Amino acid sequence: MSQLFSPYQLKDVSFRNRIAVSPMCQYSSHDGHADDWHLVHLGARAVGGAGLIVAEATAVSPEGRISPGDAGLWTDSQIEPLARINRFIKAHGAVAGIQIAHAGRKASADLPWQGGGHLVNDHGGWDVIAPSAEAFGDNLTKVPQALSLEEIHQVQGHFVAAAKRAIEAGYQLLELHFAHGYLAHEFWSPLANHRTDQYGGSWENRARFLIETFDAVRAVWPEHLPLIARLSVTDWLDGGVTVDESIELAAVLKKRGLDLLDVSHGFVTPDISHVPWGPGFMVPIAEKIRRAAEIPVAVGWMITEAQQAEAIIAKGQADFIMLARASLANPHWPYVAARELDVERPMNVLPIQYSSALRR
Ligand SMILES: NC(=O)C1=CN(Cc2ccccc2)CCC1
Repeated sequence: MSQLFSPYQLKDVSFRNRIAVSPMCQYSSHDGHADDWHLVHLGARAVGGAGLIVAEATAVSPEGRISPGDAGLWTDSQIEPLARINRFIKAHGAVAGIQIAHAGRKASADLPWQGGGHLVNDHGGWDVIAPSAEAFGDNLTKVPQALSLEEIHQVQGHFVAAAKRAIEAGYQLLELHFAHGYLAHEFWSPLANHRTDQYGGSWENRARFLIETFDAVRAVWPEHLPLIARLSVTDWLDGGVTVDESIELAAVLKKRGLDLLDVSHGFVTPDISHVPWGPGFMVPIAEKIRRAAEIPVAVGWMITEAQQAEAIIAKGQADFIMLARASLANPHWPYVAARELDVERPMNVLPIQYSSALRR
């Protein structure tokens, strides 16, 4: 009996399997508004049989976007285009999730297929903000303005407002983006956070923005719906975030109502030379956090094969698989995996329009 295709429940939300489509930036929104691209992109993956579809990093303010093409939930007009997509996702048996984010010093960047470098202000760019006035580096050279205490609280308010709009849009799961060198990770990592006030230095101070933001969102996000976070649990570099301090943070957030930790890594500096790239390289770390913090985890990164994913769930290394590039390559990855894992009537992973034909 496949564990990958076993159902799962978080709070009042039931998932038909352990396959999640990872939030993946499409850089295709219009002033933060979704359009047909997002309906087809996300809808196709719900049709393909995933249990959870997490919509891309969605900015809590215009200046919190990575690029001008990023999705947004900073204004009410952005709600209905997403609600329409969510009605489709739910109608096809998947859970609709969304990741809300602020890009920090990595904001104001060009589209990746245009090079991804910082945009100067009179060419579509804007001033960027961060915990400390230090640039990311590489092609993101803009020096951010260090946030004042008042501005920190304003940004936290934007996360709360976006969470409320996500409820209106019909999302059943909300993910806070605490990873990949964006604003929250910039507070969390000693490699980016050189503040000398209560938001910098010690573990408690570096975790403060994340815990305060989590608490503020938890207070408005419905108790019966899962609230999760994607965290860069290691920076791979001396002086950076360590797995052990991430286990501590996971335990603290669990006590405060975190329902699952989406385990990720890196990207707070341009140096990725120490990343141990390879199939499922994050799985042992996710397992360690799952057991030490006693919290459900999702894990991604170079997970592409059905048997590989099945083993991760069956061995209790993680509770969800986050598919990213594998899902871009094939929206029907769950159907192909069901066949490879000898799931009974695998075509039933797909909607009746397809399964009735495939059954012949
Ligand atoms: N919004 C995010 O969290 C993003 C994460 N990325 C990580 C990544 C780095 C390298 C290769 C693939 C993905 C790419 C850009 C957008």
